[in-house]
Amino acid sequence: SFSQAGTCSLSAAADHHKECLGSRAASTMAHSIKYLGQEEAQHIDEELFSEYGFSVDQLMELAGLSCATAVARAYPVASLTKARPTLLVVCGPGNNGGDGLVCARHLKLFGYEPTILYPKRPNKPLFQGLTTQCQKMEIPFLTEMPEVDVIDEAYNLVIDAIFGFSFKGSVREPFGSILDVLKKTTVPIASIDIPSGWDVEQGAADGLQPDTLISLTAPKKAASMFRGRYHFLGGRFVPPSLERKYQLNLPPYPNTDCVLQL
Ligand SMILES: NC(=O)C1=CN([C@@H]2O[C@H](COP(=O)(O)OP(=O)(O)OC[C@H]3O[C@@H](n4cnc5c(N)ncnc54)[C@H](OP(=O)(O)O)[C@@H]3O)[C@@H](O)[C@H]2O)[C@@H](O)CC1
Ligand SMILES: [K+]
Repeated sequence: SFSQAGTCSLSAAADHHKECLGSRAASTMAHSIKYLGQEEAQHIDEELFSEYGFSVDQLMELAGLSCATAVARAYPVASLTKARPTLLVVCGPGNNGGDGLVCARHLKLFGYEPTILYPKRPNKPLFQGLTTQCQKMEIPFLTEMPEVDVIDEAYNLVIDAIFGFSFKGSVREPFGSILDVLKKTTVPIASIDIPSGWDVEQGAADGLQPDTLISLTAPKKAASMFRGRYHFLGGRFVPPSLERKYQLNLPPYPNTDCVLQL
């Protein structure tokens, strides 16, 4: 395990990356996991709440914890190059944004220093509660999106929690300008569920190119266009009968892990 203060050498980072690749190759060979269409993803979402009795809060908490765990695995605190383990979490107006708030809270507990940008907030108790939790964790909230060079200088990483599988059409403000800045940053981007701005099934050739994608529940069709270094599966809460019904063919999660690398 890395000491907080220690910085891992390049060779250790290379070993870390090789180790990640190794486990990815192993799990991909074993399974042909299903990539979901947008409607299919929405039906599974609805069924989890209507048939299986889950609440949004529960699944959001498990999803956000998966994302924080995946980020900590791909970008260990000791491997970060800036003076402080800073990262920026950009949250959108829906549940993907909620995942981002949960993820930020867990990353703070894991020793990172998250900052949140949350420009459009639903007027609902769940999101008000998640915001209060982050404030009480002394996680700062920005009032506007920083410029590209500020992001490059101040943060090790950006977490894209803007849009998930309900994204549709052309991006409406303020998220168009926000995505334009993200496309120009040089720091790695980790996208939750879908790279924001991508068509959920077709992807987006001119879109965001994240370094990491954390697919929740099961990958969506857009994920087959993902070309970054790390693709994780998170959201370890699918009941076997639901997995069978939609033939998700999910690879087994190792031990008690809440994420697995695809
Ligand atoms: N199902 C599961 O198992 C779990 C699902 N979870 C998470 O939920 C996510 C899906 O959440 P979701 O349905 O709230 O939609 P999401 O993708 O966050 O965005 C919708 C918002 O964006 C907006 N918007 C849309 N298009 C836009 C545009 N072109 N330009 C601008 N705005 C646009 C739209 O706003 P409106 O159209 O109402 O103005 C709406 O408010 C999923 O990806 C996963 O991360 C986990 O929490 C737990 C497990
Ligand atoms: K996203």
